[in-house]
Amino acid sequence: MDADKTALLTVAQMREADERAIAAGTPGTTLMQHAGDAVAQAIARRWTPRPLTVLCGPGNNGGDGFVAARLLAQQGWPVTVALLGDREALRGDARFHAHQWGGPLVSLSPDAVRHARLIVDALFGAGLSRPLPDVAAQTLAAARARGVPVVAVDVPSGVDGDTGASLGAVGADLTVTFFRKKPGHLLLPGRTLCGEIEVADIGIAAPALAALQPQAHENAPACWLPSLPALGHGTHKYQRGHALVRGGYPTTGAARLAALGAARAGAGLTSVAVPAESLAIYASHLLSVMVQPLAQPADLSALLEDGRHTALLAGPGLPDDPVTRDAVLTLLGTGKPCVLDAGALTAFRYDPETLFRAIEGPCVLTPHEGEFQRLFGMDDADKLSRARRAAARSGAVLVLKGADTVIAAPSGLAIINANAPSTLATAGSGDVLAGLVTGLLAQGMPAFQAAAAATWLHGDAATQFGPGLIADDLPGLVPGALARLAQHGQAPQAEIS
Ligand SMILES: NC(=O)C1=CN([C@@H]2O[C@H](COP(=O)(O)OP(=O)(O)OC[C@H]3O[C@@H](n4cnc5c(N)ncnc54)[C@H](OP(=O)(O)O)[C@@H]3O)[C@@H](O)[C@H]2O)[C@@H](O)CC1
Ligand SMILES: [K+]
Repeated sequence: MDADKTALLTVAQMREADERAIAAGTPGTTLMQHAGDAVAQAIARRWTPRPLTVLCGPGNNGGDGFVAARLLAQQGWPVTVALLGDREALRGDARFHAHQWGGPLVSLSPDAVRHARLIVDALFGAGLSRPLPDVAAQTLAAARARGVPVVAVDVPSGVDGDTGASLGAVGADLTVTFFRKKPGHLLLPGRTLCGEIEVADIGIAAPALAALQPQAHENAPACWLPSLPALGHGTHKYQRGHALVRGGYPTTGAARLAALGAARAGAGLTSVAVPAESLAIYASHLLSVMVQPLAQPADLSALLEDGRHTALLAGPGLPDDPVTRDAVLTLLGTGKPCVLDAGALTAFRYDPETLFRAIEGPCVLTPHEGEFQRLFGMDDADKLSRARRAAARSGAVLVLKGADTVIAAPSGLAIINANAPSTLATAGSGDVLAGLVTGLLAQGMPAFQAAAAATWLHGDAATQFGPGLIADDLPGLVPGALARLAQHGQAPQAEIS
């Protein structure tokens, strides 16, 4: 997969792609024909002919529905179209294809799905501008309640393609979208509502993508594989970097998990700097990871003067107190790549500007939703916008964690991750993630790519393990995830930028 395939288009960019394709000579009716054909083919590949109701809306989404209805009817499917509004009110390409439909046509109502064994939702796609009309919501609810497969055209009607927010959508089993996914296919609740997602080529030329300059991508190795550190034959451990984790006391497990994550991500050396009284605890459970006792917190500065650390992490297991604040400012003061998580973020909840001012070198912040709110405040914007704004405000790469983790750079470039299984919702899994980012930074990987790669490896490792996962398992699963990267083949020439 090349990085172009990972591009996510906003609804406006998709409209522009459509317009460019039309201007370049492909008529809109042809694009619509291809879209409806893709839906019909996706259905015929999965299900045998059965009574089918296609719910069509008043715009081009409905037009796609009319095409799918016609093509499946030609293949012998018993098809009924249920239309919201009047056929004579349709315009443009949708009007053209609606008039090609010669089969049964009824008004949209819950009755229309009563005998259906499969339902196509072509009510609204990218053009939904306000909550669903009542009759549409009621019919979709009746469709879902039938317990038969529902196939959504472009998006389940009611899902916002840019944000994944739902204006009253019901879930689909399959969503067929066109050219490229939109952020709303990956952000929650949109991702869950879409079910399986198939992306169909409808004849928009791929070079059109470059002109659109997509600013969001779906996380995949193609996004960062070229910058993933590779082991050369003569590699010396110091050439693989030295990760340093500031560990706390009495909570010690989090920093140890993070340190193991950094080591498994490939850091040549990993150290934890810990309060002297906790030395025995750390040392009793770490072998290859070195433990550096700090007689007093201020000794961290002297340790850092050693100069050979190449990436620094603070947060896992640290309290949100002044000592943590000082430690964070000390780490940031080195200008070396830093990762800040958990207590290192919350410690600045009453004074975030001090933190943001101190960020000068490469820096990755890895808040979960609660930590994010404490640092950046309440904001009802969608997750992608919030992560971007926070990255721009702080000057750091943001990893806004969750089942739909968003990685955003201060430039606005963003990656949405979709490979995280729900088993990652377990104590300590975020600590391992912070460690993975640190381990990749330690080897010289740029911050944005390191954050995305770590998030992907974390999700892949957990997926391979399956049920029963605990965070302690994760570091040991990283080598398998790294090995699977080899299956992604030759690295492409250019990653996203
Ligand atoms: N772009 C592409 O490359 C291609 C796009 N294709 C397809 O086109 C779809 C986008 O089509 P679209 O722009 O016509 O929007 P769509 O979702 O059908 O709805 C718009 C209509 O609904 C109306 N309306 C809106 N909200 C409403 C409400 N709550 N209640 C009632 N009415 C409401 C709105 O009216 P208005 O807001 O103007 O009053 C307008 O009449 C896209 O998802 C894909 O399936 C493919 O054919 C191939 C190539
Ligand atoms: K739809």
